[in-house]
Amino acid sequence: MRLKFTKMQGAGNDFVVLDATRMPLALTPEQTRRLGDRRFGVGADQILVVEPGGRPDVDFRYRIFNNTGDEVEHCGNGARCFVRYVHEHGLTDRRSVRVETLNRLLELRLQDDGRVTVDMGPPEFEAAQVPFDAMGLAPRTVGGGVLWPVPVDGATVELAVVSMGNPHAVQRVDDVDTAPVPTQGPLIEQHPRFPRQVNAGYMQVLSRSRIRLRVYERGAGETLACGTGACAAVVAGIRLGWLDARVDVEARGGELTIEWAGEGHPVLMTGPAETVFEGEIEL
Ligand SMILES: N[C@@H](CCC[C@H](N)C(=O)O)C(=O)O
Repeated sequence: MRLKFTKMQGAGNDFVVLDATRMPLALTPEQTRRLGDRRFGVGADQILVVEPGGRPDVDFRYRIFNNTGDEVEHCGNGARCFVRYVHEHGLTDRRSVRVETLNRLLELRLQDDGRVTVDMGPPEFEAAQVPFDAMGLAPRTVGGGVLWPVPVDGATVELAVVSMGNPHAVQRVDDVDTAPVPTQGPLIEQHPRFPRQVNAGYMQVLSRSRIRLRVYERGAGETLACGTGACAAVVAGIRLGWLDARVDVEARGGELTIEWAGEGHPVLMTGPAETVFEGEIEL
């Protein structure tokens, strides 16, 4: 099968985007892995598939696969690339689109400056919703949030657990540059307390409105930015009393702005999205 694709990136988190609006596309996990492979394929953190909306109140359906081949619920940087893609490919001329993912409805808006704002929906903090097995652990209450003491590799790491539709475990560190992201990240990602695995975030608080963040992503390893990870870190920091309602997040590949008005409100994420190149691959 010969497949046309678009390579995109949002703050350095990179994607292969495929159009399945005209013809259904059923990729095997092996084909998905090949597209994501940086040596034997195109190379990407995630593969995004654009499909027609399955109901009258949504414009499109958008499916997300980690480069390991597994389908996942949500991808913030991908959502921004998605809206730019549907515009650039003439699939819509609306600047605001409604999109259905595996478990959420998202509203995306292309701004005049070319950045994209995504209504990411509300965060969830209930352990069972993340999902996180909190059995037998005594959480520490800080501000209006909690930190869970989780044993990792002989040490205890205090984690804020958050679902943005996908699972996140965020810890505060003094300096992201020296944080043990490549060594401890995979241990948290695969920790038995997270039955569906987890994205492991490392947040350095620079001020009440600015953080630095690295994320070891579930099913992709450390990426240059993680949109849902940025949302999870900021809402955790707001609940724990460390951050204000609007925060700029410095990731290694770019900057995102996250806003959250508190419990019951959706998280808004604004950031860049760009096409890198178009191509075709024989799968
Ligand atoms: N890069 C993404 C998140 C992609 C999915 C994640 N790895 C997961 O498995 O949940 C983002 O920008 O949010």
